[in-house]
Amino acid sequence: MELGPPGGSGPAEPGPRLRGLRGADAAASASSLSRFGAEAGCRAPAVAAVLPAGGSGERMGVPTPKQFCPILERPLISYTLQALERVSWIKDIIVAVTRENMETMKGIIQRYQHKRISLVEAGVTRHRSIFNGLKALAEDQPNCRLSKPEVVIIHDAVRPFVEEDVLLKVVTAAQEHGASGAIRPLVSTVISPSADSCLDHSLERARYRASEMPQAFLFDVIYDAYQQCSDYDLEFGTECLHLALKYSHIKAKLVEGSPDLWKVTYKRDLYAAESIIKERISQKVCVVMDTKEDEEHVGHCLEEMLKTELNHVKVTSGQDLQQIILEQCYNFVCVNVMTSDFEETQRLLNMLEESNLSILYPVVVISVHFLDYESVPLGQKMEKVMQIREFAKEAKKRNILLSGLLIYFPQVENNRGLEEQKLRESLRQGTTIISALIKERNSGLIGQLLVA
Ligand SMILES: Nc1ccn([C@@H]2O[C@H](COP(=O)(O)OP(=O)(O)OP(=O)(O)O)[C@@H](O)[C@H]2O)c(=O)n1
Ligand SMILES: O=C(CO)[C@H](O)[C@H](O)COP(=O)(O)O
Repeated sequence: MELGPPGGSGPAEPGPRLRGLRGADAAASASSLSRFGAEAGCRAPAVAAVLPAGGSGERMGVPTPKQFCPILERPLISYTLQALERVSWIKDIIVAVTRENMETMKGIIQRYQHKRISLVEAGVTRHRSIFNGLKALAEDQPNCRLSKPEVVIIHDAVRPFVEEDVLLKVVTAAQEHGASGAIRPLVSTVISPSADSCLDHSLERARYRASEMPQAFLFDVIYDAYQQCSDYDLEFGTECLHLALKYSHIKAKLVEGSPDLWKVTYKRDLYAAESIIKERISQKVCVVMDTKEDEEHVGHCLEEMLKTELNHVKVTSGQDLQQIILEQCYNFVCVNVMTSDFEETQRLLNMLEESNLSILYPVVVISVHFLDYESVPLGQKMEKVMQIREFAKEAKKRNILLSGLLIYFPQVENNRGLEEQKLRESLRQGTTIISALIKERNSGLIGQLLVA
Protein backbone atom coordinates (compact mmCIF):
# COMPACT_ATOMS: atom_id res chain seq x y z
CA MET A 1 0.00 0.00 0.00
CA GLU A 2 1.35 3.42 -0.90
CA LEU A 3 0.27 6.20 1.40
CA GLY A 4 0.50 9.87 0.54
CA PRO A 5 2.31 12.06 3.07
CA PRO A 6 5.30 10.81 5.01
CA GLY A 7 3.75 9.84 8.34
CA GLY A 8 2.84 13.35 9.42
CA SER A 9 6.42 14.49 9.67
CA GLY A 10 6.27 17.46 7.32
CA PRO A 11 3.72 20.23 7.04
CA ALA A 12 0.85 19.70 4.63
CA GLU A 13 1.73 20.76 1.12
CA PRO A 14 0.66 24.36 0.60
CA GLY A 15 -2.39 25.34 -1.42
CA PRO A 16 -0.36 27.83 -3.47
CA ARG A 17 1.57 26.24 -6.26
CA LEU A 18 5.24 25.68 -5.48
CA ARG A 19 6.63 25.40 -8.98
CA GLY A 20 7.35 21.81 -10.02
CA LEU A 21 6.29 20.05 -6.84
CA ARG A 22 2.55 19.84 -6.94
CA GLY A 23 2.22 17.74 -10.10
CA ALA A 24 4.37 14.89 -8.86
CA ASP A 25 2.88 14.91 -5.39
CA ALA A 26 -0.67 15.03 -6.70
CA ALA A 27 -0.01 12.05 -8.96
CA ALA A 28 1.35 10.05 -6.00
CA SER A 29 -1.70 11.00 -3.94
CA ALA A 30 -4.15 10.03 -6.73
CA SER A 31 -2.48 6.68 -7.26
CA SER A 32 -2.61 5.97 -3.51
CA LEU A 33 -6.43 5.79 -3.66
CA SER A 34 -6.60 3.62 -6.78
CA ARG A 35 -3.89 1.26 -5.52
CA PHE A 36 -5.49 1.01 -2.12
CA GLY A 37 -8.84 0.29 -3.83
CA ALA A 38 -7.27 -2.34 -6.10
CA GLU A 39 -5.73 -4.12 -3.11
CA ALA A 40 -9.06 -4.10 -1.33
CA GLY A 41 -10.72 -5.43 -4.50
CA CYS A 42 -12.73 -2.30 -5.38
CA ARG A 43 -12.35 0.61 -7.77
CA ALA A 44 -11.45 4.16 -6.74
CA PRO A 45 -14.66 6.00 -5.79
CA ALA A 46 -15.48 9.65 -6.51
CA VAL A 47 -14.90 11.44 -3.20
CA ALA A 48 -15.98 14.82 -1.82
CA ALA A 49 -15.60 16.34 1.65
CA VAL A 50 -17.95 18.41 3.81
CA LEU A 51 -16.43 20.63 6.48
CA PRO A 52 -18.75 22.12 9.10
CA ALA A 53 -17.29 25.52 10.00
CA GLY A 54 -20.31 27.42 11.25
CA GLY A 55 -19.78 27.23 15.01
CA SER A 56 -19.13 30.09 17.39
CA GLY A 57 -16.50 28.35 19.52
CA GLU A 58 -18.05 29.19 22.89
CA ARG A 59 -15.69 26.92 24.82
CA MET A 60 -12.70 28.75 23.39
CA GLY A 61 -13.89 31.86 25.21
CA VAL A 62 -12.69 34.41 22.64
CA PRO A 63 -14.86 36.64 20.42
CA THR A 64 -13.51 35.19 17.14
CA PRO A 65 -14.96 31.77 16.21
CA LYS A 66 -12.10 29.33 16.75
CA GLN A 67 -11.91 28.27 13.07
CA PHE A 68 -10.84 31.84 12.26
CA CYS A 69 -8.37 32.21 15.15
CA PRO A 70 -4.84 32.85 13.86
CA ILE A 71 -1.99 30.41 14.28
CA LEU A 72 1.28 31.96 13.08
CA GLU A 73 -0.95 34.73 11.67
CA ARG A 74 -2.99 32.33 9.49
CA PRO A 75 -6.55 31.26 10.38
CA LEU A 76 -6.93 27.73 11.77
CA ILE A 77 -9.38 26.71 9.05
CA SER A 78 -6.77 27.39 6.37
CA TYR A 79 -4.57 24.62 7.85
CA THR A 80 -7.47 22.16 7.69
CA LEU A 81 -8.25 23.14 4.10
CA GLN A 82 -4.59 22.74 3.23
CA ALA A 83 -4.56 19.23 4.73
CA LEU A 84 -7.58 18.20 2.64
CA GLU A 85 -6.77 19.91 -0.63
CA ARG A 86 -3.33 18.31 -0.86
CA VAL A 87 -5.18 14.99 -1.22
CA SER A 88 -5.76 15.09 -4.95
CA TRP A 89 -8.43 12.38 -4.99
CA ILE A 90 -10.84 14.57 -2.99
CA LYS A 91 -12.65 16.30 -5.84
CA ASP A 92 -14.74 18.88 -4.00
CA ILE A 93 -14.50 20.43 -0.54
CA ILE A 94 -17.74 21.98 0.73
CA VAL A 95 -17.35 24.36 3.67
CA ALA A 96 -20.37 25.44 5.73
CA VAL A 97 -19.96 28.96 7.19
CA THR A 98 -22.41 31.42 8.68
CA ARG A 99 -23.69 34.22 6.50
CA GLU A 100 -21.86 36.79 8.61
CA ASN A 101 -18.52 35.02 8.06
CA MET A 102 -19.00 34.33 4.35
CA GLU A 103 -16.82 37.28 3.23
CA THR A 104 -14.11 36.42 5.77
CA MET A 105 -14.05 32.88 4.41
CA LYS A 106 -13.86 34.08 0.79
CA GLY A 107 -10.94 36.32 1.80
CA ILE A 108 -9.12 33.34 3.36
CA ILE A 109 -9.62 31.21 0.24
CA GLN A 110 -8.25 33.98 -1.94
CA ARG A 111 -5.33 34.96 0.26
CA TYR A 112 -4.07 31.42 0.82
CA GLN A 113 -4.97 30.27 -2.68
CA HIS A 114 -7.15 27.36 -1.63
CA LYS A 115 -8.54 25.23 -4.42
CA ARG A 116 -11.64 23.07 -5.06
CA ILE A 117 -13.64 24.84 -2.32
CA SER A 118 -17.38 25.61 -2.44
CA LEU A 119 -19.15 27.53 0.30
CA VAL A 120 -22.63 26.89 1.70
CA GLU A 121 -24.48 28.58 4.50
CA ALA A 122 -24.11 26.95 7.91
CA GLY A 123 -27.08 25.94 10.06
CA VAL A 124 -27.66 26.73 13.71
CA THR A 125 -26.28 23.36 14.81
CA ARG A 126 -23.41 21.24 13.56
CA HIS A 127 -25.77 18.62 12.14
CA ARG A 128 -27.71 21.28 10.24
CA SER A 129 -24.45 22.69 8.83
CA ILE A 130 -23.39 19.22 7.67
CA PHE A 131 -26.83 18.62 6.13
CA ASN A 132 -26.51 21.89 4.17
CA GLY A 133 -23.11 20.74 2.92
CA LEU A 134 -24.55 17.40 1.78
CA LYS A 135 -27.43 19.14 -0.02
CA ALA A 136 -24.88 21.02 -2.15
CA LEU A 137 -23.67 17.63 -3.41
CA ALA A 138 -27.07 15.96 -3.85
CA GLU A 139 -28.55 15.70 -7.31
CA ASP A 140 -32.13 16.22 -6.09
CA GLN A 141 -31.45 19.85 -5.15
CA PRO A 142 -32.28 22.79 -7.43
CA ASN A 143 -29.25 24.66 -8.88
CA CYS A 144 -26.92 21.81 -7.91
CA ARG A 145 -23.57 22.64 -9.54
CA LEU A 146 -21.46 19.85 -8.11
CA SER A 147 -21.64 16.19 -8.99
CA LYS A 148 -22.79 13.68 -6.42
CA PRO A 149 -19.83 11.69 -5.05
CA GLU A 150 -19.93 8.00 -4.25
CA VAL A 151 -18.25 8.62 -0.89
CA VAL A 152 -18.38 11.75 1.25
CA ILE A 153 -15.90 12.59 4.00
CA ILE A 154 -17.16 14.65 6.93
CA HIS A 155 -14.45 16.45 8.84
CA ASP A 156 -14.53 19.26 11.41
CA ALA A 157 -12.92 22.48 10.23
CA VAL A 158 -11.15 22.67 13.59
CA ARG A 159 -9.13 19.46 13.29
CA PRO A 160 -6.18 20.71 11.24
CA PHE A 161 -3.81 17.73 11.45
CA VAL A 162 -5.68 15.15 9.41
CA GLU A 163 -3.36 13.02 7.27
CA GLU A 164 -3.96 11.32 3.95
CA ASP A 165 -3.51 7.82 5.37
CA VAL A 166 -6.47 8.10 7.77
CA LEU A 167 -8.62 9.71 5.05
CA LEU A 168 -7.76 6.80 2.81
CA LYS A 169 -8.66 4.31 5.51
CA VAL A 170 -12.08 5.78 6.30
CA VAL A 171 -12.96 6.22 2.61
CA THR A 172 -12.03 2.64 1.75
CA ALA A 173 -13.87 1.30 4.79
CA ALA A 174 -16.93 3.40 3.90
CA GLN A 175 -16.91 2.02 0.39
CA GLU A 176 -17.03 -1.49 1.82
CA HIS A 177 -19.20 -1.00 4.93
CA GLY A 178 -21.27 2.10 4.10
CA ALA A 179 -19.86 4.19 6.96
CA SER A 180 -16.59 4.60 8.82
CA GLY A 181 -15.06 6.84 11.46
CA ALA A 182 -11.79 7.45 13.26
CA ILE A 183 -11.61 6.54 16.92
CA ARG A 184 -9.15 7.07 19.79
CA PRO A 185 -8.76 5.42 23.19
CA LEU A 186 -10.47 7.35 25.98
CA VAL A 187 -8.21 9.53 28.11
CA SER A 188 -10.61 9.73 31.08
CA THR A 189 -13.25 7.33 32.33
CA VAL A 190 -16.86 8.18 31.40
CA ILE A 191 -19.22 8.31 34.36
CA SER A 192 -22.91 9.06 34.63
CA PRO A 193 -24.01 11.45 37.38
CA SER A 194 -27.42 11.20 38.98
CA ALA A 195 -29.81 14.18 39.25
CA ASP A 196 -28.30 15.13 42.63
CA SER A 197 -24.76 15.12 41.19
CA CYS A 198 -23.77 11.82 42.74
CA LEU A 199 -22.21 8.98 40.85
CA ASP A 200 -24.87 6.86 39.24
CA HIS A 201 -22.64 4.51 37.31
CA SER A 202 -19.30 4.35 35.60
CA LEU A 203 -18.36 2.79 32.26
CA GLU A 204 -15.55 0.32 31.82
CA ARG A 205 -13.07 2.55 30.02
CA ALA A 206 -11.33 -0.18 28.03
CA ARG A 207 -14.61 -1.09 26.29
CA TYR A 208 -15.30 2.42 24.96
CA ARG A 209 -13.63 4.74 22.44
CA ALA A 210 -13.74 8.45 21.68
CA SER A 211 -15.33 9.13 18.31
CA GLU A 212 -13.18 11.56 16.36
CA MET A 213 -13.14 12.82 12.81
CA PRO A 214 -12.72 12.24 9.84
CA GLN A 215 -15.68 10.05 9.08
CA ALA A 216 -16.71 8.81 5.63
CA PHE A 217 -19.97 7.50 4.23
CA LEU A 218 -21.47 6.20 1.03
CA PHE A 219 -23.19 9.42 0.03
CA ASP A 220 -26.66 7.89 -0.19
CA VAL A 221 -26.32 6.32 3.26
CA ILE A 222 -25.68 9.57 5.10
CA TYR A 223 -27.87 11.78 2.91
CA ASP A 224 -30.84 9.42 3.41
CA ALA A 225 -30.17 9.43 7.16
CA TYR A 226 -30.15 13.24 7.33
CA GLN A 227 -33.34 13.43 5.29
CA GLN A 228 -35.13 11.12 7.70
CA CYS A 229 -33.79 12.37 11.00
CA SER A 230 -35.91 14.25 13.51
CA ASP A 231 -35.63 17.88 14.54
CA TYR A 232 -34.42 16.59 17.89
CA ASP A 233 -31.52 14.78 16.16
CA LEU A 234 -30.64 17.87 14.14
CA GLU A 235 -30.83 20.07 17.22
CA PHE A 236 -29.06 17.93 19.83
CA GLY A 237 -27.25 15.13 18.00
CA THR A 238 -23.46 15.01 18.00
CA GLU A 239 -22.69 11.85 16.07
CA CYS A 240 -23.04 11.29 12.30
CA LEU A 241 -22.19 7.58 12.65
CA HIS A 242 -25.19 7.26 14.94
CA LEU A 243 -27.50 8.81 12.30
CA ALA A 244 -26.24 6.30 9.72
CA LEU A 245 -27.00 3.47 12.17
CA LYS A 246 -30.38 4.75 13.32
CA TYR A 247 -31.83 5.75 9.95
CA SER A 248 -29.86 3.82 7.30
CA HIS A 249 -29.16 0.74 9.47
CA ILE A 250 -25.45 0.84 8.67
CA LYS A 251 -22.91 -0.24 11.27
CA ALA A 252 -19.86 1.94 10.76
CA LYS A 253 -16.41 0.39 10.52
CA LEU A 254 -14.17 2.00 13.14
CA VAL A 255 -10.61 2.91 12.30
CA GLU A 256 -7.82 3.77 14.76
CA GLY A 257 -6.78 7.42 14.35
CA SER A 258 -3.62 9.26 15.41
CA PRO A 259 -3.45 11.50 18.53
CA ASP A 260 -3.15 14.58 16.28
CA LEU A 261 -6.79 14.22 15.19
CA TRP A 262 -8.08 15.98 18.30
CA LYS A 263 -10.56 18.84 17.99
CA VAL A 264 -9.32 22.35 18.80
CA THR A 265 -11.82 23.29 21.51
CA TYR A 266 -10.18 25.31 24.30
CA LYS A 267 -7.66 28.13 24.20
CA ARG A 268 -4.86 25.81 25.23
CA ASP A 269 -5.55 23.77 22.07
CA LEU A 270 -4.55 26.77 19.97
CA TYR A 271 -1.18 26.86 21.75
CA ALA A 272 -0.78 23.13 21.24
CA ALA A 273 -1.61 23.44 17.53
CA GLU A 274 0.89 26.30 17.16
CA SER A 275 3.63 24.22 18.81
CA ILE A 276 2.97 21.27 16.50
CA ILE A 277 3.09 23.49 13.42
CA LYS A 278 6.28 25.22 14.59
CA GLU A 279 7.93 21.88 15.26
CA ARG A 280 6.97 20.54 11.84
CA ILE A 281 8.33 23.50 9.93
CA SER A 282 11.57 23.58 11.91
CA GLN A 283 12.73 20.15 10.79
CA LYS A 284 14.91 21.37 7.92
CA VAL A 285 17.55 24.11 7.91
CA CYS A 286 19.45 25.19 4.83
CA VAL A 287 22.86 26.87 5.17
CA VAL A 288 23.61 29.18 2.24
CA MET A 289 27.31 30.13 1.86
CA ASP A 290 29.02 33.14 0.42
CA THR A 291 31.42 31.10 -1.72
CA LYS A 292 33.48 34.08 -2.87
CA GLU A 293 35.53 34.22 0.30
CA ASP A 294 38.63 32.21 1.20
CA GLU A 295 37.64 31.90 4.82
CA GLU A 296 34.48 30.01 4.08
CA HIS A 297 35.65 27.11 6.24
CA VAL A 298 34.22 28.95 9.26
CA GLY A 299 30.85 28.72 7.52
CA HIS A 300 31.31 24.98 7.34
CA CYS A 301 32.26 24.92 11.04
CA LEU A 302 28.94 26.63 11.76
CA GLU A 303 27.12 24.09 9.60
CA GLU A 304 28.78 21.22 11.49
CA MET A 305 27.88 22.76 14.84
CA LEU A 306 24.29 23.26 13.75
CA LYS A 307 24.16 19.58 12.84
CA THR A 308 25.21 18.60 16.37
CA GLU A 309 23.04 21.17 18.17
CA LEU A 310 19.94 20.39 16.09
CA ASN A 311 20.60 16.69 15.80
CA HIS A 312 17.02 15.78 14.86
CA VAL A 313 16.94 18.49 12.18
CA LYS A 314 18.10 18.02 8.60
CA VAL A 315 20.81 20.63 7.93
CA THR A 316 21.68 20.95 4.23
CA SER A 317 23.95 23.24 2.20
CA GLY A 318 22.19 25.49 -0.23
CA GLN A 319 23.89 24.48 -3.48
CA ASP A 320 20.62 24.06 -5.30
CA LEU A 321 18.38 26.62 -3.67
CA GLN A 322 15.51 26.13 -6.11
CA GLN A 323 15.35 22.47 -5.21
CA ILE A 324 15.56 23.18 -1.47
CA ILE A 325 12.69 25.66 -1.74
CA LEU A 326 10.67 23.08 -3.67
CA GLU A 327 11.31 20.60 -0.87
CA GLN A 328 9.64 23.09 1.47
CA CYS A 329 12.49 24.13 3.70
CA TYR A 330 11.31 27.07 5.82
CA ASN A 331 14.61 28.00 7.52
CA PHE A 332 17.68 29.56 5.96
CA VAL A 333 21.01 30.55 7.48
CA CYS A 334 22.82 32.81 5.06
CA VAL A 335 26.55 32.94 5.82
CA ASN A 336 28.59 36.00 4.84
CA VAL A 337 32.27 35.69 5.72
CA MET A 338 34.22 38.89 6.48
CA THR A 339 31.60 41.06 4.91
CA SER A 340 28.73 43.14 6.10
CA ASP A 341 27.14 43.16 2.64
CA PHE A 342 23.77 41.59 2.15
CA GLU A 343 24.39 40.40 -1.38
CA GLU A 344 23.96 36.72 -0.56
CA THR A 345 21.02 37.38 1.75
CA GLN A 346 19.38 39.61 -0.84
CA ARG A 347 19.76 36.94 -3.51
CA LEU A 348 18.08 34.44 -1.22
CA LEU A 349 15.27 36.87 -0.34
CA ASN A 350 14.62 37.44 -4.06
CA MET A 351 14.38 33.72 -4.69
CA LEU A 352 12.05 33.23 -1.76
CA GLU A 353 9.85 36.04 -3.02
CA GLU A 354 9.66 34.47 -6.47
CA SER A 355 8.59 31.14 -5.01
CA ASN A 356 5.31 30.99 -3.11
CA LEU A 357 6.98 29.43 -0.10
CA SER A 358 6.09 32.06 2.50
CA ILE A 359 2.40 32.35 1.63
CA LEU A 360 1.41 29.68 4.13
CA TYR A 361 4.23 29.61 6.69
CA PRO A 362 6.60 32.30 7.96
CA VAL A 363 10.07 31.62 6.56
CA VAL A 364 13.01 32.32 8.90
CA VAL A 365 16.13 33.85 7.34
CA ILE A 366 19.17 34.53 9.51
CA SER A 367 21.88 36.63 7.90
CA VAL A 368 25.10 35.54 9.62
CA HIS A 369 28.17 37.79 9.40
CA PHE A 370 31.57 36.57 10.56
CA LEU A 371 33.35 39.80 11.54
CA ASP A 372 36.29 40.79 13.65
CA TYR A 373 34.09 43.16 15.62
CA GLU A 374 36.60 43.37 18.51
CA SER A 375 39.57 44.90 16.66
CA VAL A 376 37.93 46.55 13.66
CA PRO A 377 36.14 49.79 14.56
CA LEU A 378 32.43 49.12 14.39
CA GLY A 379 31.44 52.42 12.76
CA GLN A 380 32.03 51.99 9.05
CA LYS A 381 31.77 48.20 8.95
CA MET A 382 28.54 48.21 10.90
CA GLU A 383 26.79 50.84 8.84
CA LYS A 384 25.81 48.31 6.22
CA VAL A 385 24.85 45.65 8.72
CA MET A 386 22.50 48.12 10.35
CA GLN A 387 20.52 48.19 7.12
CA ILE A 388 19.09 44.89 8.30
CA ARG A 389 16.19 46.76 9.89
CA GLU A 390 15.06 48.10 6.52
CA PHE A 391 15.52 44.73 4.81
CA ALA A 392 13.58 43.02 7.57
CA LYS A 393 10.69 45.46 7.37
CA GLU A 394 10.32 44.76 3.64
CA ALA A 395 10.76 40.99 4.09
CA LYS A 396 8.08 40.89 6.82
CA LYS A 397 5.52 42.09 4.28
CA ARG A 398 6.17 38.83 2.46
CA ASN A 399 6.00 36.71 5.66
CA ILE A 400 9.79 36.32 5.85
CA LEU A 401 11.30 36.78 9.31
CA LEU A 402 14.78 38.21 8.77
CA SER A 403 17.27 38.80 11.55
CA GLY A 404 21.04 39.28 11.68
CA LEU A 405 23.72 37.54 13.68
CA LEU A 406 27.30 38.66 14.23
CA ILE A 407 29.81 35.92 14.97
CA TYR A 408 33.26 36.90 16.19
CA PHE A 409 35.92 36.02 13.63
CA PRO A 410 39.48 37.23 14.39
CA GLN A 411 41.23 38.77 11.38
CA VAL A 412 44.65 39.37 12.88
CA GLU A 413 46.62 36.41 14.10
CA ASN A 414 48.37 37.04 17.41
CA ASN A 415 47.47 34.47 20.04
CA ARG A 416 46.18 31.64 17.82
CA GLY A 417 45.06 29.34 20.61
CA LEU A 418 43.07 32.01 22.40
CA GLU A 419 41.47 33.32 19.18
CA GLU A 420 40.51 29.80 18.15
CA GLN A 421 38.85 29.27 21.51
CA LYS A 422 37.00 32.58 21.23
CA LEU A 423 35.82 31.68 17.72
CA ARG A 424 34.49 28.31 18.87
CA GLU A 425 32.69 29.93 21.77
CA SER A 426 31.14 32.50 19.51
CA LEU A 427 30.13 29.76 17.05
CA ARG A 428 28.52 27.77 19.84
CA GLN A 429 26.61 30.81 21.07
CA GLY A 430 25.61 31.61 17.45
CA THR A 431 24.27 28.08 17.00
CA THR A 432 22.11 28.43 20.11
CA ILE A 433 20.73 31.76 18.86
CA ILE A 434 19.98 30.32 15.39
CA SER A 435 18.22 27.35 16.94
CA ALA A 436 16.05 29.64 19.12
CA LEU A 437 15.15 31.93 16.20
CA ILE A 438 14.06 28.93 14.12
CA LYS A 439 12.11 27.19 16.86
CA GLU A 440 10.39 30.30 18.22
CA ARG A 441 9.63 32.12 14.94
CA ASN A 442 9.11 35.24 17.01
CA SER A 443 8.34 38.14 14.68
CA GLY A 444 9.30 40.52 17.51
CA LEU A 445 12.95 39.69 16.85
CA ILE A 446 13.00 40.60 13.17
CA GLY A 447 15.46 43.26 12.09
CA GLN A 448 17.54 42.70 15.23
CA LEU A 449 21.27 42.30 14.99
CA LEU A 450 22.21 39.68 17.54
CA VAL A 451 25.78 39.25 18.71
CA ALA A 452 27.27 35.87 19.53
N1 LIG B 1 -23.84 25.48 14.04
C1 LIG B 1 -22.66 24.90 13.90
C2 LIG B 1 -21.91 24.49 15.02
C3 LIG B 1 -20.67 23.91 14.83
N2 LIG B 1 -20.20 23.76 13.58
C4 LIG B 1 -18.84 23.23 13.34
O1 LIG B 1 -18.70 21.91 13.85
C5 LIG B 1 -17.35 21.66 14.20
C6 LIG B 1 -17.21 20.99 15.55
O2 LIG B 1 -18.03 21.62 16.50
P1 LIG B 1 -17.56 22.28 17.86
O3 LIG B 1 -16.18 21.92 18.20
O4 LIG B 1 -18.60 22.02 18.88
O5 LIG B 1 -17.53 23.84 17.47
P2 LIG B 1 -18.29 25.05 18.11
O6 LIG B 1 -19.76 24.77 18.13
O7 LIG B 1 -17.85 26.25 17.36
O8 LIG B 1 -17.67 25.09 19.58
P3 LIG B 1 -18.45 25.30 20.97
O9 LIG B 1 -19.28 24.06 21.17
O10 LIG B 1 -17.37 25.44 21.98
O11 LIG B 1 -19.30 26.53 20.82
C7 LIG B 1 -16.63 23.01 14.14
O12 LIG B 1 -15.82 23.05 12.98
C8 LIG B 1 -17.76 23.99 14.08
O13 LIG B 1 -17.43 25.19 13.37
C9 LIG B 1 -20.97 24.12 12.48
O14 LIG B 1 -20.56 23.97 11.35
N3 LIG B 1 -22.19 24.70 12.68
O1 LIG C 1 -16.36 14.12 17.41
C1 LIG C 1 -17.36 14.36 16.83
C2 LIG C 1 -18.24 13.36 16.21
O2 LIG C 1 -18.14 12.18 16.79
C3 LIG C 1 -17.78 15.73 16.71
O3 LIG C 1 -16.71 16.57 16.42
C4 LIG C 1 -18.41 16.15 17.97
O4 LIG C 1 -19.28 15.17 18.44
C5 LIG C 1 -19.14 17.41 17.70
O5 LIG C 1 -19.96 17.67 18.77
P1 LIG C 1 -20.12 19.15 19.30
O6 LIG C 1 -20.31 20.00 18.08
O7 LIG C 1 -21.30 19.11 20.17
O8 LIG C 1 -18.85 19.44 20.03
